[in-house]
Amino acid sequence: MPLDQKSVARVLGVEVPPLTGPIVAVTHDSRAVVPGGAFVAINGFTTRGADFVPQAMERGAALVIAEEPIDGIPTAVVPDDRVALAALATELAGHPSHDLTVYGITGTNGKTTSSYVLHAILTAAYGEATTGLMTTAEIIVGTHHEMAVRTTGEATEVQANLARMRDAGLQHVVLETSSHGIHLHRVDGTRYAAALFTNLTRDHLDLHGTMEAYYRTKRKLFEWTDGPKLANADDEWGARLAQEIPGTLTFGAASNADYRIDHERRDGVHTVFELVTPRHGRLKLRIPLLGDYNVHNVAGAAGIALEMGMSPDILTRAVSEMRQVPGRFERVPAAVDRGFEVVVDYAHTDIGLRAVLEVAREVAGAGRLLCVYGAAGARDRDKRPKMGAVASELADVAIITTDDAYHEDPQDIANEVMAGADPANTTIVIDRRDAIDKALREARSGDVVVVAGKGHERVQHLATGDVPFHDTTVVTELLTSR
Ligand SMILES: CC(=O)N[C@H]1[C@@H](OP(=O)(O)OP(=O)(O)OC[C@H]2O[C@@H](n3ccc(=O)[nH]c3=O)[C@H](O)[C@@H]2O)O[C@H](CO)[C@@H](O)[C@@H]1O[C@H](C)C(=O)N[C@@H](C)C(=O)N[C@H](CCC(=O)O)C(=O)O
Ligand SMILES: Nc1ncnc2c1ncn2[C@@H]1O[C@H](COP(=O)(O)OP(=O)(O)OP(=O)(O)O)[C@@H](O)[C@H]1O
Repeated sequence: MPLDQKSVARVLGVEVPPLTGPIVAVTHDSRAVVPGGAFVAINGFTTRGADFVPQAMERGAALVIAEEPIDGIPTAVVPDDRVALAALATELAGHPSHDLTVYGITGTNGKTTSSYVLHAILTAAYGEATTGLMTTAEIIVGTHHEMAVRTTGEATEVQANLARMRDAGLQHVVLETSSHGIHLHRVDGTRYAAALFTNLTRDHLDLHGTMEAYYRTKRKLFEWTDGPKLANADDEWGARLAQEIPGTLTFGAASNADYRIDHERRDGVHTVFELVTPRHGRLKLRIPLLGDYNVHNVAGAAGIALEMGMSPDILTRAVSEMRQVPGRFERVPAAVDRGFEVVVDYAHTDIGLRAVLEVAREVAGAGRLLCVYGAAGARDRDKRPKMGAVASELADVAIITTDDAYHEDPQDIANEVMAGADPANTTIVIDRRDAIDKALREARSGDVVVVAGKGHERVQHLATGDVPFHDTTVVTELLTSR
């Protein structure tokens, strides 16, 4: 809904210069300005939005919003540019979250998987047409699926997607909520009906500085949520969250967990476990996912679903029938005929890598475990040698390759990973396709090859530019071209 000067001033809480007409849209990107729209000039990590004001004006910006006055341009001066962006985006979209039931999922690892599990339960309970999902892998609006660009988009994208979902008649939306999303005000203005915390391990310290600050950022989701809140009792930060935020329940294997995981065992390519619940007794769940971490992901999502009133029978059926999560322990069908397994997985931290390799080790049984992996550039560097150590410890053959290097030299990143690895079982092959090819050539019947790091992603970000790359496709091409 377009906003006049008075409304914009009310939303921003500051004085707004006279406008020639109502504000019809808002963006932080000068390239996306529309005539009659507002441009928020954000002081970024790499550039200053103020530098792009001329471009925004050329494209017809009716109002500039910034933290400092801009020479010669009537500007609404705000205390925080990203807060202003979110406030205006939410108002223009008509506060869509108020017409939806939004389920927020946060944590270092397991957000996407837990989001898919909860989405599967919601779909079984309320129908595909009324449920939506926003994750790292995909945005799902009812029956329509599209690739996602980031976990939690800018506030303008979050609000536009929520509005799109509301207008399409959706009622239930799972919103994967990253710490970047919270810290950079991308989810300000979103009302959450329920919240889930999976775990907290070292990551993104380049943004947050300390684990304490990282934790406090995630905690905000729980501070905002009035409805059911569930945290992982087996994670020290999850246990702390449950103590600090009144009304928070817990899930996990811990004896005091409200939703307790019991009698977990692997059954072929399924996992079977019991969820001891506060009001529905013991639920026997059989899930097409492997690994203790996935039992946690399912237990958390199931706990939230039950707290929100969904039926245990529908839940039990939904999790047993759920489809494969893109790029999470995704088995490549082309490998099966060759007698070995190739698993594509999004693990890109030492914790994630350990989790996936432990499961793969179990699946390999007497076979060998081969792992192709790398660390991303422009991100928390401390995890690089840790990833090297984990891969050497758990895999028989480890090949370090390029992940998204961004502006960094892939060889430098690989050397930092190698610093923690054991050279006896580790080699470096910089080209990702060549590295995967090497692993596939070495694989013998009964082996498991894990290609870790990029999961569902379809592009590799390199200093020389973005190149199309999808691990599952590359593995399939290499195997079928033999
Ligand atoms: C660290 C981080 O989050 N950076 C985000 C931040 O970038 P920045 O502050 O450096 O922006 P900038 O490039 O300096 O530009 C400043 C401003 O100028 C504007 N600009 C720029 C160029 C131009 O021609 N015109 C123009 O107006 C930009 O739109 C921006 O508003 O603001 C940008 C604009 O909003 C975001 O695109 C960018 O996300 C980048 C792409 C990113 O990679 N973010 C990742 C780390 C991220 O957010 N990840 C989390 C998930 C992490 C996880 O859980 O694993 C996520 O939620 O996806
Ligand atoms: N609960 C968990 N605990 C530890 N590791 C996990 C857990 N769930 C998944 N993983 C590992 O982390 C990888 C990423 O999983 P998933 O995409 O579900 O997490 P995420 O939090 O969404 O990550 P991202 O925000 O980077 O997308 C998986 O491929 C798996 O290796």
